[in-house]
Amino acid sequence: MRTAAIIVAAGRGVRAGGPLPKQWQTIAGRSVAGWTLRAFENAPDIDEIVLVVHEDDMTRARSLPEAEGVMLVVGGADRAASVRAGLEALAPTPPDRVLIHDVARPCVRQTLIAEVCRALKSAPGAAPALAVSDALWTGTEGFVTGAQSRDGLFRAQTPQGFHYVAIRDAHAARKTPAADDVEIARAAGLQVAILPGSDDNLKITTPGDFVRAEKLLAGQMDIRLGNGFDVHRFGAGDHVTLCGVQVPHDRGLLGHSDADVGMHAVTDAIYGALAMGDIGRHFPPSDEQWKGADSAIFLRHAVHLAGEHGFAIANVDCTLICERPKIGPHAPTMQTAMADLLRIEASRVSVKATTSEQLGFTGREEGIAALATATLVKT
Ligand SMILES: Nc1ccn([C@@H]2O[C@H](COP(=O)(O)OP(=O)(O)OP(=O)(O)O)[C@@H](O)[C@H]2O)c(=O)n1
Ligand SMILES: C[C@](O)(CO)[C@H](O)COP(=O)(O)O
Repeated sequence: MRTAAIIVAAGRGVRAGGPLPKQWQTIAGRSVAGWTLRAFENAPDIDEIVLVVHEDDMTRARSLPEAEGVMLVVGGADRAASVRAGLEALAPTPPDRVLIHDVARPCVRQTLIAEVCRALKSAPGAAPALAVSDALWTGTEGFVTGAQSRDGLFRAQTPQGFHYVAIRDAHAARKTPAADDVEIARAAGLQVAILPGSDDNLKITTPGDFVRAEKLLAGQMDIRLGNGFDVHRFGAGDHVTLCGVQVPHDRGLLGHSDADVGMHAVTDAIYGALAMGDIGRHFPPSDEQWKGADSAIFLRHAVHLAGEHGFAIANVDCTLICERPKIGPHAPTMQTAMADLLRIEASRVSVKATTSEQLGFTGREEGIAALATATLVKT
């Protein structure tokens, strides 16, 4: 049983407004199209995905990170024409079943996709819908002119699932416009099962819908927070290296590497957010090759690991704790140096300092301590 998903995204999003068609606008850190694709990519029942886009949007679609491995197809003048383009693109290796979904419904849940697939085992078509719960009126010129029974009325949603050959033939036979694929399937004589839809599976249609969708999707964001703490003891020397910057001082910091206590704390914060140990695990102090090493090697490794696991570094905050040297004059240079290594804008990096009021080992100027936090977001 092979199941394909066709995501129609060739509309212009006129009613939603904004600088770009709604599917390319960002909500909760990801484009609307990205969220929708991700839902289907994570669905175990879906074997392949076709994204139908407007010809003007092809370049944008190609650069979408979530579109990797997705077949891109140019859509048509209306929704039905776009669906047909998607169905035709699947024709050379026809799947058994196909789920057709609006890109503008990015909050679709895995469970709903699974339920549509399951229902197709016993029906040629199945789609989610919500029974109308409000009273229905007719009206003209701002006044109610009558009431209408809500019995047996449903608000249609997507994904709408069908046996592939049946819906392909139904679309090929259709000559008049249709609101959705269920209408086209029914006109061709297919039986379509109604499945319970979800209020959360809203279609972004007007500007206010972005706010609701953003609230729902923010809950699906994978955000990780990590902390790091490090201490290095003072010894002989004429400078200390802190957050990648050499600061003149009447002593140096002792350590197996270059003893950049700030960079170590930030590195550990990233490892911590990934739940992947600490510097000692990745660069054991017992290993001679790291003696006197530039700590940038450690930080670059943590940054690479984050990227490899699909995380972007959202921000980093590092506090250096010492009486001397004074950090303030060097903090902007440290911020830039760290931002370069972290490959993020400087505005996402904070380097600050505090004394410990001459208390404890930092107060007695026996060493420098640093603590850091890092926020990582799954992209
Ligand atoms: N020629 C079209 C028109 C619509 N759609 C898609 O069909 C879905 C439902 O359409 P709608 O919400 O009406 O989107 P738009 O047509 O973009 O919106 P508007 O009518 O406000 O311009 C959307 O995912 C839209 O991208 C499509 O693929 N091809
Ligand atoms: C298919 C659909 O999402 C069902 O509710 C809807 O008909 C498509 O949106 P449109 O606004 O009617 O184009």
